[in-house]
Amino acid sequence: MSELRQALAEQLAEAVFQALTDDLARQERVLLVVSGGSTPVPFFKALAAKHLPWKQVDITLADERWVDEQSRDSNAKLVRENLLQGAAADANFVPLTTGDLTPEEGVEEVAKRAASLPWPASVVILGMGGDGHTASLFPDSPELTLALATDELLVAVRTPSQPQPRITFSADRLHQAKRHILHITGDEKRTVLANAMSGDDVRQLPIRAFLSCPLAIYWAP
Ligand SMILES: O=C1O[C@H](COP(=O)(O)O)[C@@H](O)[C@H](O)[C@H]1O
Repeated sequence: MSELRQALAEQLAEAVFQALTDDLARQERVLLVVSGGSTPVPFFKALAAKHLPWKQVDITLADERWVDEQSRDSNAKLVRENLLQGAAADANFVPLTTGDLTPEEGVEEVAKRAASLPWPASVVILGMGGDGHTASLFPDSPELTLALATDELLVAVRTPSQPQPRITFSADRLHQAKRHILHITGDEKRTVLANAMSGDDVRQLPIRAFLSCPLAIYWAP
C-alpha cells in the first residue's frame, strides 16, 4: 500500500466520520452505503478505528455479487473482515444476498430488508471499474436501462463481462443520498474518470450518472 493511498483512505475516513457525526446530531440513526472491490480496504480499516456511536450506524453495500458470504468474491465478507471490527462491530450491517439460488429470486427479500434502513443515506461511497461501471451498473448489462430508470430499491443484474450474477441498488436510490463520494486509485481510473467528464452517454460509462450529484472525488496515484 503506497503512502499516498493510505493517506487518501485516512482523509476519506475522516470525512465520513464528520458526515456521520453531523447527521447523528440531528437524527437517531444514520445509514452509510459502501462499495466492495479492492480499493476500499484501507478506508474500511481507518473508519473502523473512529470513535463513533456505532450502535446507531447502519451499513449496507452499493452492490453485491450473488455468491455465498464465505466466498472471496463476497463484498459482505470484505466489509465484515475490514470494517466491522473492534467497536465498529456494533454497527448494524445489512447484506444484499439471501439463501436463494439467484438474485432474481432473492431481490424482493433484500428490498424488504433494505427498505427498513434510515434512508436517505448520509453518505454513499462509490467505486469505479476500468470499464466505467459503478455499483453494479455495467455498460454491458442488459438491465442497465432499468437500473438507471427504476424507482425500485434494487435490481438483479446479469452482465456478460462478469462471472457472477449480481444485485445493485438502483441509481435513483443511490442518488437520494445526502452526500456522494467516489473513491478511486491509479492512473487508469483517472483516465476513465477524465473520459467520463468529457462526455454524457451514461450507458457508455455509467459513473456519469453520478457526476452531478455533486460527487466528491477521492483519488490517489
Ligand atoms: O465489482 C466491483 O468493482 C467496483 C470497483 O472495484 P475495485 O476492485 O476496482 O476497487 C466496486 O466499486 C463495486 O462495488 C464492486 O462490486
